[in-house]
Amino acid sequence: MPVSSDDPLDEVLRPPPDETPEERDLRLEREAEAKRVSLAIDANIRAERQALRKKRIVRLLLLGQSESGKSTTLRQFQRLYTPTAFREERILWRAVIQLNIVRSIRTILDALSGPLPNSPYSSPRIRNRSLSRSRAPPLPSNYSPPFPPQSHALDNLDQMDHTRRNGHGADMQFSYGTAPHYPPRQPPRPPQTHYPEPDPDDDLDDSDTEFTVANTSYPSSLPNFNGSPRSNPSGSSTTTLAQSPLDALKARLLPLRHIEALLIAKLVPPNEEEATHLAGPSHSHYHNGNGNGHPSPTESHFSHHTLHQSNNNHSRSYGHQRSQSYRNQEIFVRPGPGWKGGLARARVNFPDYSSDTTSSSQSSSSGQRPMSAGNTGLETPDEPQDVLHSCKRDMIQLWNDEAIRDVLRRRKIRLEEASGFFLDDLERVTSLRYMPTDDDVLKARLKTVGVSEYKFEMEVSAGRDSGTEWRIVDVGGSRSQRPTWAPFFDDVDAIIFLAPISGFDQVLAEDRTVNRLEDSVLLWKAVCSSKLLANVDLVLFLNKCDILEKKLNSNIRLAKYVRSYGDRPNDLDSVSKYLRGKFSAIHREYSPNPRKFYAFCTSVTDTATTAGIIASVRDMVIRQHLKQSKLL
Ligand SMILES: Nc1nc2c(ncn2[C@@H]2O[C@H](COP(=O)(O)OP(=O)(O)OP(=O)(O)O)[C@@H](O)[C@H]2O)c(=O)[nH]1
Ligand SMILES: [Mg+2]
Repeated sequence: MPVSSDDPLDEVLRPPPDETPEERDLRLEREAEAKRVSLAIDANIRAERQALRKKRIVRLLLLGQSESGKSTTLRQFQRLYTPTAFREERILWRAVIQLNIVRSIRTILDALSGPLPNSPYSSPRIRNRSLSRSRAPPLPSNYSPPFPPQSHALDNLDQMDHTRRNGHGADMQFSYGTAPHYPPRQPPRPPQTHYPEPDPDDDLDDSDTEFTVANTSYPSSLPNFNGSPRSNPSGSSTTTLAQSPLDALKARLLPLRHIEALLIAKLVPPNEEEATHLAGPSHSHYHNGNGNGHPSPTESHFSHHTLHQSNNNHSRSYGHQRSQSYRNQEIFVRPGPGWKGGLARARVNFPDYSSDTTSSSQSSSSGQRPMSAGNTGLETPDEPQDVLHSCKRDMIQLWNDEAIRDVLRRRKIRLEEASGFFLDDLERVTSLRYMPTDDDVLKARLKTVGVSEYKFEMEVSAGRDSGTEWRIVDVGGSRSQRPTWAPFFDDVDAIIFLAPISGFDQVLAEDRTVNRLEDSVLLWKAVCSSKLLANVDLVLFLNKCDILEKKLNSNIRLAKYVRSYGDRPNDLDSVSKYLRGKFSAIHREYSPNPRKFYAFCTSVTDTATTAGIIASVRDMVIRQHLKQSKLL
């Protein structure tokens, strides 16, 4: 008698009433098999759940001002713990390095087109004559007006009352108005990273005029350029200028403008156009449509996907148009694999440059011939590299010319210390078969905008670390980016805070009234006192110690910028100890709860020293993570 049930499934599953004994045996056999499969699936699910429970997820957050070295530190982690992926991606960095080179050359050329601050030729009379068709002289890349006694480093971090404490605890006193390396006080200017403001007259056609102006502005500063005197028999400042070696060189370097446009089109997809019009400090970097100008955590987290889907098929004329808007901006991408994805999809086989005799020993640090090149597929196989290769001699000549170096010195432009500096490696990096080395990738500069989380498992077995998933959050460090940090403070095991202490004599690119070191100090105070981060361990990298050492050795004195340093010795050891003490004191004074704190003096571009430091950080983070998990 059938058992009645409310479950309609019973009806379906009930054996047929006229089932024969054979059919019954078959059915029972099938049911037994189904049960066996089901049990196996259950066992698998249980095993997977257990494995997931065992898997550690460690979250590390990289914080610090722009150009402090956050993305470089992330690249060091990738180089050390996912070396295969890191190596495979090296070729993709070539476009970034090409752009870094082109922009360094442009910085030099721009520096030549205007009167020097202390030049006898910059008197009003001569300036009027020689600059009649020129723009205002560009500011050097490290132009720093005197610092006002306030800072804006604390914007929007955890809504804390930072100013209440400002000036206490660390008791570092910064000097204002006495910066000996910079031009006299000027009103704050719009953000300007490395290049002068765009000039509406600026196009390829007037470039010769610019150089004519440069020549007349520096009749004595470039006397031996290219081995030829720059004066002319008639004494006229303009008649023979079109023939001058500098003009000729500039003309030969014009193709660099074209490849700058190509590279921008390659690196920054069209859908970033709106987001990268950074004309003013209040202009949003985002186009998120939520009306507040900032990305929601989800949007910023996944922002790289937009880039990933970018279409690199830009026409050249479009590239040129776009380059005008980027001309005076630092080029950036959102973090994540997006821009790399765009380049990687367009990889082509490397052409056989058998005629290139310069590159065989330099093509790669691993000595291997590169397999592919980042390429949009529109130009001939890597047109930018072809152009750089053909301009190599001229770029080397420009960079090595003593008179031009003198102009850069007088303008206080220290390209060697700037981000993305490759001019000392032109012979190697302009080779047709150039493959970026690990060091090159670490030295390349590409500004980060947005926040992204990089997940990886250590490829290199690191003992007890195997099975750990690392999640490293890299953020954009410029002031407009800082409001996007807070949503990523949750669930963090440790923070690496980077303070580039070499910046004691520099100002922020985004606000030239703020000293870089002071900004780092105030940001550090904000991070230390954040209630959201009260239980997160802090690792401090006092970074760019290599640049700091060079500065101190060239007699740039910390005490001129940090009055409280007094008459202590102006050497790396004393300066780094002093600053480390100050940062530690801030940590002690401002942390809401006691916690672990580690400080390192670092040069994160240096692979040898950084490897050990990162291994210590890894061990420390894992230890803490284990301790926390046991407590929970
Ligand atoms: N010489 C030297 N250069 C460094 C050091 N650390 C970083 N750099 C360089 O400084 C530049 C800026 O570093 P990034 O890692 O891009 O800086 P960031 O903090 O990510 O900057 P944003 O993305 O703007 O927030 C890069 O060209 C790096 O190669 C260092 O210790 N020494
Ligand atoms: Mg970055």
